[in-house]
Amino acid sequence: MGILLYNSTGIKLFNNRFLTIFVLIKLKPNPTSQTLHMKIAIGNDHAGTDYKNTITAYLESEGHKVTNYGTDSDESVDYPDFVHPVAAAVEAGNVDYGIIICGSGNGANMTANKHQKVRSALCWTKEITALAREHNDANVLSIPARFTSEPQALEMVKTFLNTDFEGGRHLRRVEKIACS
Ligand SMILES: O=C(CO)[C@H](O)[C@H](O)COP(=O)(O)O
Repeated sequence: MGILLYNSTGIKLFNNRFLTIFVLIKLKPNPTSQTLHMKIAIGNDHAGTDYKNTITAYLESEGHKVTNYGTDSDESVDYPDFVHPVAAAVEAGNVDYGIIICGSGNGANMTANKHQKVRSALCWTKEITALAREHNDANVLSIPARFTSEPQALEMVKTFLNTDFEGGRHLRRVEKIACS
């Protein structure tokens, strides 16, 4: 079966089955570009405000939807107030992933991991970040703003969002993490 193409004056241009195949391929939705647009919750204390802004600008430029639960100021705040909402959004399934930022990454990480369905990973290199996804199926990335550079933090975010869980033996272990 072929396809007829006409220009604006109605002159027949093509009647070609190869063109049909080409047009159908072009019209087929690209599943990769659809799944790449993720919903991400982000939260930070005063130590992470600049990093949050940089990371959010990057994520939005990539087409992701970012919900900001962090402070937007450098004035001293308490990180649990800004991390629990991120973890709750992940736990409720309202977002695909969470990103949390404080000075060392530890307080934010401890807070997020109080939520049953959250597996938050404190990461400081892209290799550890990749393992957090591949082996631990982490759904929250905790970034230590005072111990990583902004380029390193961005590299970790990219790695986190683009690395898949390997499953297999790691799934069995991840399923044993929950204690209730
Ligand atoms: O890393 C953090 C928690 O794990 C905090 O960002 C850090 O404790 C804040 O410290 P300060 O009040 O001295 O700015």
